[in-house]
Amino acid sequence: MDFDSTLKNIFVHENEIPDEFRLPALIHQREYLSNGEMKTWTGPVHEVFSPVCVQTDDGPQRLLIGSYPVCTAAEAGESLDAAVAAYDNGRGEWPTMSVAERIQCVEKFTGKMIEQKDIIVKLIMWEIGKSIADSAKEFDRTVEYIYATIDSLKNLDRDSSRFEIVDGIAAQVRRSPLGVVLCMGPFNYPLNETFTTLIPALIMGNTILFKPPKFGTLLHYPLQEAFRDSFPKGVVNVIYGRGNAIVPGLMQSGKINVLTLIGSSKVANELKKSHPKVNRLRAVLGLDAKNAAIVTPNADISLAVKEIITGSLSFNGQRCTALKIVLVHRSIADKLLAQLSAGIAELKFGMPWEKGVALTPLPETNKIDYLNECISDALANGAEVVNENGGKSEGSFFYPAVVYPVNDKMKLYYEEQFGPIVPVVPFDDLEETIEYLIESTHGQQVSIFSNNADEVASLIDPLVNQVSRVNINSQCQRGPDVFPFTGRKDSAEGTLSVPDAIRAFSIRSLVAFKMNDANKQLINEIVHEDSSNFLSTKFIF
Ligand SMILES: O=C[C@H](O)COP(=O)(O)O
Repeated sequence: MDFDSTLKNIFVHENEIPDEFRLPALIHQREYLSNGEMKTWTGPVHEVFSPVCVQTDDGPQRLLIGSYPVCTAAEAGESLDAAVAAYDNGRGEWPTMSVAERIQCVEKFTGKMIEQKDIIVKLIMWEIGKSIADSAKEFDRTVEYIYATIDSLKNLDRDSSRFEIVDGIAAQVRRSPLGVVLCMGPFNYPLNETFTTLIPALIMGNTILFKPPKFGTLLHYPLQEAFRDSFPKGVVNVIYGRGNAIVPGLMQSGKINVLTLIGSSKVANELKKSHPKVNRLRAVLGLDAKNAAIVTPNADISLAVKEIITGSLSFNGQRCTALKIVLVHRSIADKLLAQLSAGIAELKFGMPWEKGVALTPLPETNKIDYLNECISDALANGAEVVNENGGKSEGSFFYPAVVYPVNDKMKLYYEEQFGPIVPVVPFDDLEETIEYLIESTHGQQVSIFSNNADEVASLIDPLVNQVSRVNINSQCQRGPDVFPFTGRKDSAEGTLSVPDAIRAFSIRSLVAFKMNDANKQLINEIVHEDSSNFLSTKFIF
């Protein structure tokens, strides 16, 4: 069968979906968690269609998998008030609870979450088209992240809760919560990236208003009861609806203390500006990125190609850490392009439940139009699609395109395509690559491919001052999750990683006793005899 007919037949008929990967039923979700109660929604709903299309007489059609409430600003406001009341200006049960007790609640929640693994993994696959293997990995990584956060907090707290006497002051450093956190994750890691902010925010004693992403919403439904049953009333509230209809009002209320969003810098800036006391708002943001691969003549080209293919096309390029542009020395461009094209031709494409599948359908309904627009713009400015079949599409599926030579007149030079296009730019002098990074509005990561130590060394220092991670002879990536994950310029605000997220959602505050006679007596009563710790305080394990 030729490629075009393979592409035409990429989608299956509904009765051909293997039973083990089907959802048990359509997920018509009507409840949202607010103030410790599951409230039933009777208003309008949003129908959720999978990026997986099924063959019909009218061609491939996205499969309906469920629906969720389109709550309004009123319900969102009530849920926000529940989070505000649960925080109670820092006097609430949750923000004053000991860290050890909070950890127990999070462990209880995680146990309940693990019981729901099967349905959550399937929903990740059906809602965003991520392969079943990667959906399971996302789930497992999230659970590991939660346990790593707990461990990290125990260590951090043991250190920071020590009772120290300096210059006649006996002091204990605490990590105190910040207030109400509005938490919004992205569609590409709807579980993992949401929880890498929500869990640290929660465990540090903040209260949460959580709005799931536009795609990857239903998978949070099975977790609502776990939230309700694991945390005091109002500590976690989950609201569903259209972000642009409900979120601006939440920000304008001035009741949000921390905005955490993994998404676009445009949306983040607008939301921040709409907060009446923006100087009091903390923002923890993971935003746009345009990570570049720099391939020099001293690179191992086969290794570079392998890394560039997974780096730019894993989950169809829909990762904030994806390589989104390749800068290659002109002398090796042809070789790189040939190997890239050959490597892409080896990638298996198909349905997300298929074993070994690398390329799957795209969830965003307007994405293929945008990708085509990027390609047309590049062609109009003198580039070509150099790989066979690059840019062909069917229904919600888009076959990766390698575009060359890309230049600064093209969208693909600047814009984060967030999809399966690999723009390749030739350069003559390494200095041009540094210039690219300096001029970019993005500053997340870069990958250098070279085996020449002097060359690599000469790039590291200027580049690490432009981006927040320089990868040598490997693709860009977030993990391991203990490493700091952030970005410069428009790419991020605040740092996420297991230990950094704990810091991001708390403030270091001090309890200080001047060592006068009155306090010496007081301290004797507070401090445990056989320890240097304030055992009577709630921060001790
Ligand atoms: O989309 C951004 C993710 O945090 C990327 O994580 P990853 O590099 O592990 O795929």
